[in-house]
Amino acid sequence: SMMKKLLTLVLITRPNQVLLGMKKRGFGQGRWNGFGGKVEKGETILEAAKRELFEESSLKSDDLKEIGLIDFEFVGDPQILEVHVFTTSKFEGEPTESSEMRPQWFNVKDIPFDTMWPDDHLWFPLFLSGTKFKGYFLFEGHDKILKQTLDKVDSL
Ligand SMILES: NNC(=O)c1cnc2ccc(F)cc2c1N
Repeated sequence: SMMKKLLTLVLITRPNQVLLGMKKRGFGQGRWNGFGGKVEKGETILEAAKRELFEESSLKSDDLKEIGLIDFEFVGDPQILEVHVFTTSKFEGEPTESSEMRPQWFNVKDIPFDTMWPDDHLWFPLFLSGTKFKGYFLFEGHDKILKQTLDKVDSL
């Protein structure tokens, strides 16, 4: 029986660059990630994205735009992760290391895909080209994608 868990993922940009965070512990440790996490009871998905962005990077934005929706399934786990992907180039603050994340700016031509989740190199080009997308990735463990779909969409 499929259970869905709502998560957020925020990608901050500035001209020719994307801000990523090196996850220092827990889920996804050792990989460059966007900023985000769980949606708590009583908050909207957008509020959760803003909150996690601030908690993990110290950045604030009132301009987050949803650009993608990705379902992640893991073999043997009934919990599907429904990840709402947001981006903005309008933010305040300085990226600051937290207990969870070490932020770093990357040139869009040098995204460290080798130390990121294996699906990122598939949908980052869509995110960077400004197209909205819907994706589904079936993982076996955290490194192998068994099945995937990825479509550009007009609306999420
Ligand atoms: N920047 N990409 C992410 O943060 C990311 C990408 N793919 C994932 C696949 C499964 C999962 F559980 C989490 C992620 C994830 N955080």
